[in-house]
Amino acid sequence: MSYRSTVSRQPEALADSLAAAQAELAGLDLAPLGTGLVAVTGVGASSAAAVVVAAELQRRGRRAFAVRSGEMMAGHDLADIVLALSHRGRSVETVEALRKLPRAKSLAITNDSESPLAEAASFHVRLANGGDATPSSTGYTATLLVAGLAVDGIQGASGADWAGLPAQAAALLAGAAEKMPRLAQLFADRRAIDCVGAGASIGTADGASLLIREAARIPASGYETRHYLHGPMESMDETTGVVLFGDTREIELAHNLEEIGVPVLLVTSRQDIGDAGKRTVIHVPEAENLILRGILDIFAAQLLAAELSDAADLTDVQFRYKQTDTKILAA
Ligand SMILES: O=P(O)(O)OC[C@H]1O[C@](O)(CO)[C@@H](O)[C@@H]1O
Repeated sequence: MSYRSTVSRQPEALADSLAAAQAELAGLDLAPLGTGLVAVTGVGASSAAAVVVAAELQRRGRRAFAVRSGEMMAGHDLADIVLALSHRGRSVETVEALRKLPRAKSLAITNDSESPLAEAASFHVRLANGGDATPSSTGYTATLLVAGLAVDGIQGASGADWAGLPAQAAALLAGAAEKMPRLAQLFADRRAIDCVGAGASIGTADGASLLIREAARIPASGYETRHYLHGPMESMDETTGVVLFGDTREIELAHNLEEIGVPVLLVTSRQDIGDAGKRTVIHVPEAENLILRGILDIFAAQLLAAELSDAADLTDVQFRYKQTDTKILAA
C-alpha cells in the first residue's frame, strides 16, 4: 500500500483499531499496572509515540517517563511497569528491553499477538490497523489510540472522545490537504527542517522529523521548545524550514522565525493566528488528553512529508539502508 493511500485510510483504520482494542481491553484486568513507576518504551516512530504516552500518564498524576528501548536494553532496574510500543512487535531493542526486566509487569501494544514482544509481556493489546507503509502512518496513530485507551483502562476514563476520532481524522486530513500546495511552495528545496514542540509534543515533533527524514530524505530533527531557544535554532535561516506544534511559546517562536525569513508550519489550536508571509497555520481542535492531541497534530506532518517526498521524486520510497540486526524474524 502506498504511503499517501495509507495516510488517507486513517479514518477507517482508526475506527477498526478502536473497535478491536475496546473489545480486547474489556476482557483484560489491568489492575496490576495500576501502581508503581511506569517506563514507556519503543524505538523509531514507536519511541516518538512513547514520549506522547508518558506525557499523558504524567498529566494524569502517574509517575511515568519515556525511555528509548535502545537505552533500556542495558537492563537496569528502571521501572515497576513497562508499556512497550512496537507496531510489528519484532524490534530487537524493545523485546530485549522487556526481557531484561522480568520482574516488571508489562503491557505490549503491537499489531501481532504472536510477536516476540507480545509473548514477552504480561498483557498485550493488538492494534488491528491493517496494513501500513513506509514511513509509518496508521501504525503510529493506531499505537497512540490503543495506548490512549489502555491508559484510560489503567488510570480511569479521561473523557476523551475516542469514538469521534475517525470523523475528526477525516476532517483534519481534508483541511490540512488544502494547505499543502502553499506548503509545497514554501518548503521547496529546504536544506534542513526542524520540528519543535513542548511536553507531549516533543514526541510529535520527533515523529514528524522521522516522517520527513524517511519520506523525503531531508535532514530533520525534533526539539523541545524551550531547549530550541537555547542554541539549536542558530542553524536556521531562509534556506531551512521549521514545523511547530503548540499553543504557547510556539506562537512567539513562529514570529521569531518569521523575522529571520524561515518558512514555518504551525500546528496549533489557537484560532487567533493564521497564514501570513512565510507562515502557514493548520488548526486542530483543543484536546485535554495529550494522546488524543498527539494524534490530531500528526496528520498535518504526515501530509507535509508526502508533499516533500513527491517533490524529491521519492514517492513511496523504501528504506535504502537495510539493517540485519534490528528485527526478530518470524520462524
Ligand atoms: O514499531 P516497531 O515495529 O518496533 O518499529 C520501530 C521502527 O523500526 C522500523 O520498522 C525500521 O526498522 C521503523 O519503520 C519503525 O518506526
